[in-house]
Amino acid sequence: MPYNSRTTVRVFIVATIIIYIIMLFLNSDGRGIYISQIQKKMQKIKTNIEADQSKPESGNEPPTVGESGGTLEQRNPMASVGGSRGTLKRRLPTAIIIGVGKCGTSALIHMLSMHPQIVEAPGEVEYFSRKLTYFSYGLEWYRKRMPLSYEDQITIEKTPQYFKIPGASNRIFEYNATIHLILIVKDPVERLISRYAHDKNVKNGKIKPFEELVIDSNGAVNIQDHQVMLGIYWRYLKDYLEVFQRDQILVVDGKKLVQNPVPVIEKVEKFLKVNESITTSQFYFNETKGFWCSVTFGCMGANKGLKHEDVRPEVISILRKFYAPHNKEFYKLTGINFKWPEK
Ligand SMILES: Nc1ncnc2c1ncn2[C@@H]1O[C@H](COP(=O)(O)OS(=O)(=O)O)[C@@H](OP(=O)(O)O)[C@H]1O
Repeated sequence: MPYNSRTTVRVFIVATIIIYIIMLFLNSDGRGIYISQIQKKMQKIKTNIEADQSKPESGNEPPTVGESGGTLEQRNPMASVGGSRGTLKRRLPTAIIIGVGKCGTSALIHMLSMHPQIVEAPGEVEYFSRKLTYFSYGLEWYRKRMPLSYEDQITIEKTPQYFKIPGASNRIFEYNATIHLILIVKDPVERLISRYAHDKNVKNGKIKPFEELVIDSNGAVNIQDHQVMLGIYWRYLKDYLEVFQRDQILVVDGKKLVQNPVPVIEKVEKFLKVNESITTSQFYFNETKGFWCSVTFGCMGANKGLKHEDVRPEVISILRKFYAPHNKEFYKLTGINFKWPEK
C-alpha cells in the first residue's frame, strides 16, 4: 500500500476510535453517560440515606418510596407532566383506606392509583396502628413513607389494621379531622374464610382446621377467635363514628369490587372529589384468576385469590346466624343494607 493511503487508513481508524470514545461518554443532553449514571446512583444512595435516617432502630418497617421500585413515571404517571403543577414532593395522605383486611383493600388502592390525581403509599404504613413505635416517631416519619406527588394529586394510604386497633381512629382524627376514610367490607363469613386461606398460605398449611378454629367445643361460634370477632364490623365502626362524621367515611362493597370494579371506583372518585377518570377500558378480565386486572399494571399478586376451604354448610349456617344481628347493626350505622345471607 502506498505511504499516503496507509496514512489515510491510520487517520481514519484513529478518528473512528476517538469518535467512538466521545460517543461513549456523551449522551443527548451533553452529559457523560457514565457521569450521569454515577449521578443517578448518588441520588439513589442519597434518597436511601434520607429514608434510613427516618427509620426506627429496629422492627418491621414498611417500605419506603425511594428512587427504587419502578421509574417515577410508573409510580406516578403524571410525574413527567411538570410545569404548573407545583413541586414534586412527599405529601401526607388526605385519604386512608382503613380496612377491612381481606375485603379487597389492596385491589382498591391499586385500582385508585391508576387515577392521574391519586398516588398510593406502598405497602401498609401502620402509622396510626403502632402507637408505641411508628406513631411515636412523628409526622415526618409518616411523610417519608409517602410517594412523591404534585400539588393537584391526592395521597392515599391503606392499612387494614386501622379498623381494628383501639385508639387508631382517635389518632387519625387528631392528625386530620377532615380526612376522607374508606372502608371496604364483605360478608363477614366470606371474609373469615378468605382470612383462613391467607393464614394457611402464610403458615405453609400448618394451621388447625377451619372448623376447629371458628367453632368451640359446645358447637357455638368461637368468640375467643380474634378473626371471628373482627367480623362484627359495627363494633369497630362505632369507634370511628364517635369522632368522625358519617359522611367522612365511604363504605364500599368488596364483592362488587370483584364483580365489576368501575362503578365502585366511580363512587370513590366522587367521594374524593377527583375527576371521573378510571374507565372499563383500563381493565380486562383474567379468566384464570377470576379477577379484573389492570391493562397497565396487570393482576394482583398470587397471594390474592387463594383457594378457599370447602366449609360444611352446617358451619356456614352457624356463622351466618351468629353474624346476622351484628350485620343488621352495621347496616343501621352505615345506612346500607348489604343483604348478607342470614342462614
Ligand atoms: N381485582 C382483584 N384482584 C384480586 N383480588 C381482588 C380483586 N378485587 C377484589 N379482590 C379481593 O381482595 C381480597 C384480598 O383482600 P385484601 O387485599 O384486603 O387482603 S389483605 O388484608 O390486604 O391481605 C381477595 O380475597 P381472596 O380471594 O380470598 O384472596 C379478593 O377477593
